[in-house]
Amino acid sequence: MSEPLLVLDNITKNYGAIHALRGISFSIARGEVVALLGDNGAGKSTLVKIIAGGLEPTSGRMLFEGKEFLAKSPAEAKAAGIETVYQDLSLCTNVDVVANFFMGREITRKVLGVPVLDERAMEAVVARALANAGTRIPSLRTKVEHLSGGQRQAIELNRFVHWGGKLVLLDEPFAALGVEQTRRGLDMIRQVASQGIGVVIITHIMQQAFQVADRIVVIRQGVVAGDVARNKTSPDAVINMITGETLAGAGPAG
Ligand SMILES: Nc1ncnc2c1ncn2[C@@H]1O[C@H](COP(=O)(O)OP(=O)(O)OP(=O)(O)O)[C@@H](O)[C@H]1O
Repeated sequence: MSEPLLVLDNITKNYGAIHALRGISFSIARGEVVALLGDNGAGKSTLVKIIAGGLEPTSGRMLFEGKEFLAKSPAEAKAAGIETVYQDLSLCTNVDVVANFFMGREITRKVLGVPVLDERAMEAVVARALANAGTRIPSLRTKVEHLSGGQRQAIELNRFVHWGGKLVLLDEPFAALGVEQTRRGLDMIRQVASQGIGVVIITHIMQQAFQVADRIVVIRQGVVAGDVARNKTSPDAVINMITGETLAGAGPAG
């Protein structure tokens, strides 16, 4: 088996006297979708923030592509290929799709020795990226504020893939989306994973976890209460892991 993309090794996090994470260990393979489930306050967001450089763990190690790595900031995580797509989206709504796609990485050309934005070249890159992913946006010159939540999410994911992202973290990505947009979002996650990218998705909706994930990891009171292949478990068994009810064969695995 190839080396995991990410290994979490005994990660703990205390907020003062609160032990939010009490020794979390599991790994994520390239191209794998892991659904992170757990009750309110179980520690899911804390863990995702630590992975993405937004929070320092109290103790523990992380290996990314085989090397010890703990990002000190979201920018450092992003530079390494780890990025979070949050519920409140990180796009700039007052500029268009192309500008958002390139934000800080614009293509320029020289006119009389002066660098100017090469809008046509950038538009072509975005058009190709979106077409490859099967994402349809009415116009690449539309300001993001006029796009739906689903379209915005699609742009963010496309952008992440285009710039060489390796591990994407999604915290309740469909909370504000309708049924059809959610279905497209789930398809897109599978498509992203099929390119070898690791995906961690936090969701409270069991059906979504079973639709999209290869593996389900349950966090309960800061520990891993279950780590199972999606096709080797059932929603009932996972609910038992979340709540702490015992069920034959539903203990931690892997
Ligand atoms: N900044 C903070 N300061 C103090 N305690 C915190 C802080 N953030 C989270 N906690 C506590 O840490 C524990 C884990 O919280 P976390 O937000 O990670 O859980 P969660 O599983 O993401 O919950 P939810 O599903 O409700 O978002 C909870 O007891 C929470 O109250």
